[in-house]
Amino acid sequence: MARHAQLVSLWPAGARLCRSCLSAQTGKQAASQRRWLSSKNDTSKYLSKVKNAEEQWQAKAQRIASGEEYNLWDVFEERGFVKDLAGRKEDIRELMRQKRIGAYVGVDPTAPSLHVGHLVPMMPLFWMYFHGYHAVSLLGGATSKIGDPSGRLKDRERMAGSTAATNTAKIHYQLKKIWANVETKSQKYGYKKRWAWKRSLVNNATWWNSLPLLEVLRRLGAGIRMGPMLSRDNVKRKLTEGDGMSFAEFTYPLMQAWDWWHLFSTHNVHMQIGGSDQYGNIVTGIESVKTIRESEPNLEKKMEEGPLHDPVGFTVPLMTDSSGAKFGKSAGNAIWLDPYETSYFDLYGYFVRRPDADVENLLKLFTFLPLPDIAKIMEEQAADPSKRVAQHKLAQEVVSLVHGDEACRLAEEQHRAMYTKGQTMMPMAQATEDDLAAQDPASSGKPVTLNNAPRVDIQLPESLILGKSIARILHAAGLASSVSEGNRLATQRAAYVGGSPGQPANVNKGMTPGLVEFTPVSVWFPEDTKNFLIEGKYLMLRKGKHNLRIIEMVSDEDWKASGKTYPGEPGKGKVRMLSQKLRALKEELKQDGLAAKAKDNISVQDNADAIEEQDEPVLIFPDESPAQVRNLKNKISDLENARKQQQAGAKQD
Ligand SMILES: Nc1ncnc2c1ncn2[C@@H]1O[C@H](COP(=O)(O)OP(=O)(O)OP(=O)(O)O)[C@@H](O)[C@H]1O
Ligand SMILES: N[C@@H](Cc1ccc(O)cc1)C(=O)O
Repeated sequence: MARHAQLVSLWPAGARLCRSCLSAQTGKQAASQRRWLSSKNDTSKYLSKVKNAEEQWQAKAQRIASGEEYNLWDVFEERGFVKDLAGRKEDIRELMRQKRIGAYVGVDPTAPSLHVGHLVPMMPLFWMYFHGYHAVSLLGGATSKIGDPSGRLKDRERMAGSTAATNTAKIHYQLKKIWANVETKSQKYGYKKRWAWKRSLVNNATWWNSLPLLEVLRRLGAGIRMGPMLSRDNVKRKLTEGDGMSFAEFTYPLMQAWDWWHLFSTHNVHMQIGGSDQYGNIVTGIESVKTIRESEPNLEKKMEEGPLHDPVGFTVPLMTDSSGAKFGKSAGNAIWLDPYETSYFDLYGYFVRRPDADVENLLKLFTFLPLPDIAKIMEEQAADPSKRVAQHKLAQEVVSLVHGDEACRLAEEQHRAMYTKGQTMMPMAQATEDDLAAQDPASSGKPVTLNNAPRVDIQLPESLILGKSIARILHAAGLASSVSEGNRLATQRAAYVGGSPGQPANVNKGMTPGLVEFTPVSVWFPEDTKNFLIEGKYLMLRKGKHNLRIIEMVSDEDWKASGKTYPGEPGKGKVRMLSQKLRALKEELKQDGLAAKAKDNISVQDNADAIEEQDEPVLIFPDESPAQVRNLKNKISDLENARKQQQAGAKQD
């Protein structure tokens, strides 16, 4: 009855409708009513989930207080994650016990890849996720434009906008991939996923691009004193021993602090974690968050203060190389997490080579293995160090965390093959090519996932990017199996291009600085593709969630000189290449007196050439026909076999 009354009250006063309109109208009203009821239902379901999660948290806090359960902070200490504290230990323990806080680690995309050093502050973040806290990884799309001067005496080189954009996109996908593997690890180690588990990947350009300077100066700048800022060790050293400091660099810690404030005030992020070089920035962050909080002019919006409400942080030990230098981009000694920079095999090998004295600590830092399991592994290791049981376990855990289980299996297999007695040594480069090829979804027919996604950064020639249809570019970039498939993707808006969302191609304004944004590709004129180029040079295309290409446009001369080919390249189709090979073979065999055999193949070759003729004007590419390629390959192998037999016969004679 109440529902009926509500429906009636929605009628426009005095409306007169015919019978069919009336029933259609009643249907619409009923649908909107159902939507309203279901959204109300969803809201109450959501609220009851929140309430449940809070009750579970409080029950857990009780169990920690009574000693039935551990406090995650103690795990951090036991595993060696805690270098320096920004806050009192007891306050941090209590905060972690009582509140489902958020924690964050920031990375500036000043290189195209993450490296092994980045995993050190991220591991506690992963642990926090498994234990129900909100884990946030932050990409510094905005901060990377300024560059953190911490621990440096020399200025960083200015990064071009296009480099910032491509680095951001690459690291964004790396972080997504690692987070997906963290999910797998959580299951493996028995952390049962709960509704309240939360992880986020944010980019500080989202707020910095629209943050008024006045707001920062008024709320933060006014409360920060120059004296303490100038007396910070980093600043003093760079001013006196280094090459001076720009105003932008000087304000870097305040930018990082504002990030924290943003996350603190909007997502309850009370904790920041970083490498030990971040200690100064974290301490400045804590003071700044408090300053901004105090400057809130609206009394109703004022946030609470006190040990359970204040920001806290800690730093992790820096991972160094054998000379004691921090592993990182700047020192040029990084072990990269991009498999095209450091192959699965090399990443695996790096951890297998760790000295016996370090391996226990590394197992604690880089794996989720429980401490008793690590102790057992160390016993086995001590019994026969030559087997490097601990190092292999470490390598397996890291490679599977970074690249997934399949990559780990491949790396391990190659490693064992290489070092097992009697096996021939596999060259490094070969191992890299092979393990990536084995994972390639295009050749294996598997769906593209974050772990097997093909190489992100590729090059393509200018004449293609600026002169051909987007369908052809999608095909050339390996995102469409043919040009017609590329056309289908464009017409159905099923592929994406990096650029301002929702803009028509001819007025696209390009990427928002520091952000990874995609908009659906549509069928535009070839001359419109240039509007999507980042700094006139890079084109970002994506199909599905994980299949990304960052295409560097190179001149046609450079392309030619590189000797590379792309799918659908005129005159470079597989059929043409195979036909040429077949023709050459036949010539050779004719001379060798095997003309009859060669003659059998003529029809295939002619047919191939006929199709190849159509290469440019129509949208069918010769190498779209796998049957034809197969056929040609069979013919070639027949002829090659015939030649081998002939050569063998000649030898016997
Ligand atoms: N070798 C390392 N050991 C531990 N933590 C590290 C290491 N390298 C980087 N980190 C931490 O990872 C986070 C992100 O670092 P970021 O990428 O911004 O700089 P970086 O790799 O230190 O680069 P650069 O060498 O250019 O300063 C920071 O908290 C940093 O302290
Ligand atoms: N300053 C950090 C990266 C970072 C950037 C922004 C943040 O909010 C936090 C951390 C570093 O260079 O290592």
